[in-house]
This record gives sequence, structure tokens and C-alpha cells, in this order.
Amino acid sequence: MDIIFGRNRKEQLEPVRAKVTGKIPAWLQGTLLRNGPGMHTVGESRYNHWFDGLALLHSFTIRDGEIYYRSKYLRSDTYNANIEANRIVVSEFGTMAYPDPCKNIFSKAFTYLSHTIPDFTDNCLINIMKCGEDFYATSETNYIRKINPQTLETLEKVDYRKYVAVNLATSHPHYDEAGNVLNMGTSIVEKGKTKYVIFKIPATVPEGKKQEKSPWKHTEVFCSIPSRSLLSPSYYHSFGVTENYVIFLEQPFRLDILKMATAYIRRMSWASCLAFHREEKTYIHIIDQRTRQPVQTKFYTDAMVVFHHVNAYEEDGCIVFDVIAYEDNSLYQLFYLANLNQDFKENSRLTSVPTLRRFAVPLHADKNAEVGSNLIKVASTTATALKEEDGQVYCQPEFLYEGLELPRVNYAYNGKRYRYVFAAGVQWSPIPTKIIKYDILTKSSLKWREDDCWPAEPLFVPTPGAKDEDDGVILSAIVSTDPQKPPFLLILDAKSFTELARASVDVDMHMDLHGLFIADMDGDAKKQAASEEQRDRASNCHGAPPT
Ligand SMILES: CC1=C(/C=C/C(C)=C/C=C/C(C)=C/C=O)C(C)(C)CCC1
Ligand SMILES: [Fe+2]
Repeated sequence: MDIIFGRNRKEQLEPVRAKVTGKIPAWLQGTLLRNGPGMHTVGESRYNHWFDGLALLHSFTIRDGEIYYRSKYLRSDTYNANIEANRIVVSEFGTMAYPDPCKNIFSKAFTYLSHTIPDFTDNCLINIMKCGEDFYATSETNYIRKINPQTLETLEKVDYRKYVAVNLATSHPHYDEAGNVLNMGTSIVEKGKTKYVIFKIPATVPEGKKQEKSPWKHTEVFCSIPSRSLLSPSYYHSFGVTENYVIFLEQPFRLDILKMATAYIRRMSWASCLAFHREEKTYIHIIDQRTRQPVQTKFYTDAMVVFHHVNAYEEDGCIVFDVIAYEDNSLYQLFYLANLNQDFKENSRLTSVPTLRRFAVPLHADKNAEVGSNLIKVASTTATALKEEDGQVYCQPEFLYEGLELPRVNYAYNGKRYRYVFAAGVQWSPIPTKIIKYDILTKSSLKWREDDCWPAEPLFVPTPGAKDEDDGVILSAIVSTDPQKPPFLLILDAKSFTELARASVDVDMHMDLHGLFIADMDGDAKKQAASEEQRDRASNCHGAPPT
């Protein structure tokens, strides 16, 4: 499996034309931009974990039935420092690195301890985020990197901490219809008050505040939730939204801050500071977006580990939310390269299969309801919420489907009642072998698979003017373990799950994590943008300084 995971990939700087078979829908024009780890060895040193790898951006540009592929390593400070030193000098999730072996490590550790938490990596390998017209490569630390989505060039480094007090932030923000970004992060050092912070980055500079040009400067804190444990906040990889609420799971998979502060001196990785406490509860926080306050009722469920929220919506006074959940944290364990390389089949068996679970949370608990009664009256789910004596509400999910990860939905239905989940199919191994369309209404599924093929996260792109939720295509980059079969971009019809086209490229493609599709503007929008640009230029000539 080294062929898929541990091998360093060659970047493809010049766009290369793909060999297309089948027929690409004429309306499908734009760029699929994705991110993931591509280099795990620098000189003689090797990362321990797949999530440590240096970020490799890649893109498929689809135009008039042709597809061009390119890839480029993110020139993060981390990448540059490693390449210059010809070894790993910056710590990542599963690898602690020691920048200068000549320096006394105790003095280094002392500096770290006095600052509590060291400076994190800017190796942004997980996802791509859109802020206004700009694109950023993201990870889960306080740094993100602006990128050029066309050339894949690395631009400036943005430190979240300059705009909002967070040391960690998710790689899975949400977007509202205007393109404003809603994200969450954890503040672990501010005055000892460990808290989770929900914040909003506007897509454009708000009216009347134009003197401050960057939308980042207008980032606002939406709501803060104190951590149940000051020294051990919950780890989370994503969160959910409905039209009016935010759903945050404070799960008993926690980061130990004291362990983090001493990790460097103990020669332990950040990953070793994460622990799953199976005897604890998972708290379900519901935040009202209108009042910006958490709903006061204490909702909880059993211990679980969730990386990906799928979707959520409001129905009959309840919040229904769907997540991919595990019984434990074995997923992170399996992605150690040592497990992925030798005896792959033996070592890479998940001890719990990722399951699509539906929860329902009652927003207005009936005061007269009896203790022990189920507060969920929604007919569409068997999820329950039991009223307890002390006023807490114990939620138990409905198990919908077993063996799927990297979920995507038609984003026009994000926060709304929806029907379809597109995901990668995984069984006892964490590596996807199928692409799945799961129909929540009929509880049936459609699958795509092919021998020796390892599909990436399936991304849904809607047909312009689509009426049905599944009216569109699925895009997935596929790598193969068969040396005769080059990697390809698969285009499926999202309704029937039949292949429309594939675009093979003879390049060294990596298995990636997440990304997005940037649709080309249509003719009219292009014309309008051009005339706006012309108008802006003209107004610049009349006094305003050029930007
Ligand atoms: C570097 C670093 C981190 C990195 C986490 C990463 C890189 C997580 C990747 C998760 C993925 C890819 C999950 C997929 O489901 C932490 C632990 C946040 C905190 C300390 C510094
Ligand atoms: Fe993710």
C-alpha cells in the first residue's frame, strides 16, 4: 500500500491534457480543486502519519469537453523549511520534529512551555476554503494559506489569531447563500478560559465600513461556548448548521493541553495528546443563530467519535442532524504509515465501522412530558430523545447506513430537509473502495466500483437550473493500484450513478482528502464582471488610488 500512501508524488506543474472517454455534459465548465498529503519523506526523514504529509494541491479544469490536470505542492513555510534542511523540521499531527539538533532542546522546550503551546504548522493539507473571491488551503491549526486557484501558486499566510481568538479551527466551514463563511475554532490559551468559538468571515466588506478593505478585519465572533474541561477541550473536525441553528458535538475525544505543553520535551506527537474517554457522554450543543445564544437544555448522547457532519435541518420543532460516527478513535490509529504499509490487510481493520446516524433534538421540550418519555414526535425518524429527571435530554440515534465516509450533499440543500448522501464506501478498512449514493427516504443505495480503484471524496455539482436534489454530476478523482491503469477523474450522473465520462491522466496522482468545484461564470455573468471591472478601473482613474 506504499504505492497509495507513503510514496512521494511528483508535481505536475504544466497543465496536462487528459484522455477523455464518454461525454462530458456541455454545462460542466470549471475547476475541481482538491487538497491532500503528497509527500511523506524529506531527505532521510519520514513522517509517521498519513495526515502529516506535505500538502499537494491538484486541479482538473473542465472546459468545452476537455480536461486539463495540474498539481503543485503548497509552498508553505513548513514545506520551504523542510526542503531547505532536507529533513522534517516542523512538527505535524503524528510527527514531532526538532528543528535544530545543535541547540539545547531544554532551552527550546522552556520557550515552548512558557508560551504553553508552540507555533503550529502551516502545512494546510486538508481542504480548500472560499472567502469572498479568495481561496485558501486549510488545515486545523491557526494558519491557512491563500492560493491562486488557477495556477495553484501559494500566496500569503493568514493567521486566524489576528482576527479571532482561536488556536485551532476546522477545515470544514459552512457558507450561507451570500458566501459568508461560518467556522468554529478552539481557544486554548486565552486567560485560561478554554472555549469553542463560532465566528463569521463576511464574503465582502460590509456597507459603511469600506475604509477597512479586507473582509478578514470584519470577522465577528458569533458565539462562544465554554469547554466542559478547561485543560482538555473536545477535538472536532466539523460541525452542523440548519437555517437557524448551529450544532456542535462536544465529544469525549479530547486534546490534553498539559500534555501538549510538554509534548516537545517528552518527544511525543500532537496525536498522542488526543484521548478517547469512552465512559463519558457526548454533549450536543445547539446554538440559535438569531439570538447567538446556546439553547439552554442539556442534550447528550453516548460516547462516540465524529469527524464529519453530513447535514442537518429543522422539522416540527426538532433539529434533525446526520453524522458519520465511530464507536472509538481507531480511525486515526489506522492512518499511521507503519500500519498502512506492512501487512496492510491485517493492520488496517477498523475496530468500528463508520455509520451514518440520524439524531433528533427537541427544541421546545414539553414541560408536562413525563420523565422517560420520548420527546421526538417526528414521523420520519426513529431517533429518540428521552426526558430525564434532572431536565437533561438523552438522545439516541437512528442507524441509517453502515460503511461510508467523506460525505457530501447537494450544498443547495445544506441546512435544509434533504434526501441524498454521496460518500465513499468503506467497510472494515479505512480506504474507500466504492462511491455510494444513499437515499435517506427509501433507505436504498446505488454504488460505483471498479477493480483496483480507490476513489476520493465524491463531490456533487448541480446542473444549472436543477429542479431535483440529485440533478447533477458526481466528480471523484480515482487512483489505482494497477500499474496499467492511470489515475482518472470519474464523472457520474448523480441520478442514475452511471458513468458519463472519465478523464485519464498519466501522472503521479495522490489520494486526496477534500476540495471544491469552482464553476466558470456563464456568458452573461462574465460580461457583467468585465463591465464592472472596466467601471472600477475608470473610477480608479478618477481619483481613487489604484489597489
Ligand atoms: C497539526 C496539529 C493538529 C492536526 C490535525 C490534523 C492534521 C487532522 C486531520 C484530520 C483529518 C484529515 C480527518 C479526516 O477525517 C491538531 C491535532 C489539530 C492540533 C495540534 C496540531
Ligand atoms: Fe474532513
